[in-house]
Amino acid sequence: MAEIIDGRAVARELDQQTQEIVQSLVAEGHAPPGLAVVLVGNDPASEIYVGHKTKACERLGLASFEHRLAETTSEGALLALIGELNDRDEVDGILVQVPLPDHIDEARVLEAIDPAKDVDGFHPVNVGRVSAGTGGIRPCTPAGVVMLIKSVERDIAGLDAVVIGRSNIVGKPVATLLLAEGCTVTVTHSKTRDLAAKCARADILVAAVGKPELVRGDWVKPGAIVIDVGINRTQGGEGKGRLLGDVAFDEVQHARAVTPVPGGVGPMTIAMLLHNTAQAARTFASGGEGGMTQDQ
Ligand SMILES: NC(=O)C1=CN([C@@H]2O[C@H](COP(=O)(O)OP(=O)(O)OC[C@H]3O[C@@H](n4cnc5c(N)ncnc54)[C@H](OP(=O)(O)O)[C@@H]3O)[C@@H](O)[C@H]2O)C=CC1
Ligand SMILES: Nc1nc(=O)c2c([nH]1)NC[C@@H]1CN(c3ccc(C(=O)N[C@@H](CCC(=O)O)C(=O)O)cc3)C=[N+]21
Repeated sequence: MAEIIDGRAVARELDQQTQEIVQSLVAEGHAPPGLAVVLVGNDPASEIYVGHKTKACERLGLASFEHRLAETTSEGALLALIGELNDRDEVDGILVQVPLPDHIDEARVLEAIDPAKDVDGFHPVNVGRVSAGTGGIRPCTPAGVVMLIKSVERDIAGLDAVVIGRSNIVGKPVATLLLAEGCTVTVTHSKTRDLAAKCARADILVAAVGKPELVRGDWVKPGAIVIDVGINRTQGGEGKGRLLGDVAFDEVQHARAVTPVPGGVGPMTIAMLLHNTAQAARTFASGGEGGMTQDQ
């Protein structure tokens, strides 16, 4: 039987480190770290993430600021809000929920965020620094994926990793971080030929696609570590819906370890977001330009 990687438990360990940073800042007389979340429109999935983030901030002693804007908000108004948040000292981290409505240029919005407050790690300055290995704020989901893998196997240098998905928010940065760990990385996507065969060679398989149970049992090498990033809401019997990952969980019991959905990568994303925010606050408090270094 595959080990089920408990994302909630690993997230709690990270929360403890975050709480220590928060407590030491407050003990030194600083304001608690502040996270501003901007949500444009009312995408129900995004509402859930925002709810989780707000609760986690309360639990760990961070201040949270929510900005819910109408679907029809103009790009100019959103850029003006970001400008204000960049200038506000009590805001250490800014997260603009994506996807944004079609009339707003996402790249322009993400580039408007002060890189020192970009706790999502989506700003080109952070993408570039993380890629170059010169610091930078690491994106939450990819950093969470790597932490989960390392909770099973501390040293992953030399292992063959296959990533399914090449988005800017998950697939590509997961590949970057695994390369930095010394893995030999293959990035696959919708144009990839013989996907199943490529996956079957992986020691580490990360699925970030958004297709329920795309990855079948025979795509997974016995003894592999499987990380399922996918969050797919299906219509359940009572209309409530059920969450399915990108991996057919029941078919991969010959893996060494696998993450469940829910309870795998999702909780890590939230824990990393708060950790990045606390780190950014610590860097601001010590007179730096913001969370440009990572200690893990
Ligand atoms: N747990 C968490 O914290 C998070 C979970 N998610 C979830 O992860 C999933 C991926 O998110 P995201 O990266 O934003 O999604 P995107 O839709 O931006 O990217 C999906 C990627 O999958 C590829 N793809 C699509 N169909 C196939 C296929 N049949 N075979 C191989 N590759 C395919 C696409 O290829 P191409 O580029 O060629 O189109 C693309 O690169 C979603 O389910 C999302 O909800 C996302 C963020 C955080
Ligand atoms: N700027 C930006 N940054 C993001 O990081 C970002 C985003 N936009 N847009 C949407 C995606 C998706 N995402 C998730 C975060 C947590 C869970 C999560 O906590 N999931 C729980 C379950 C949630 C539930 O029960 O509904 C779990 O998997 O256990 C899921 C998905 C962050 N994203």
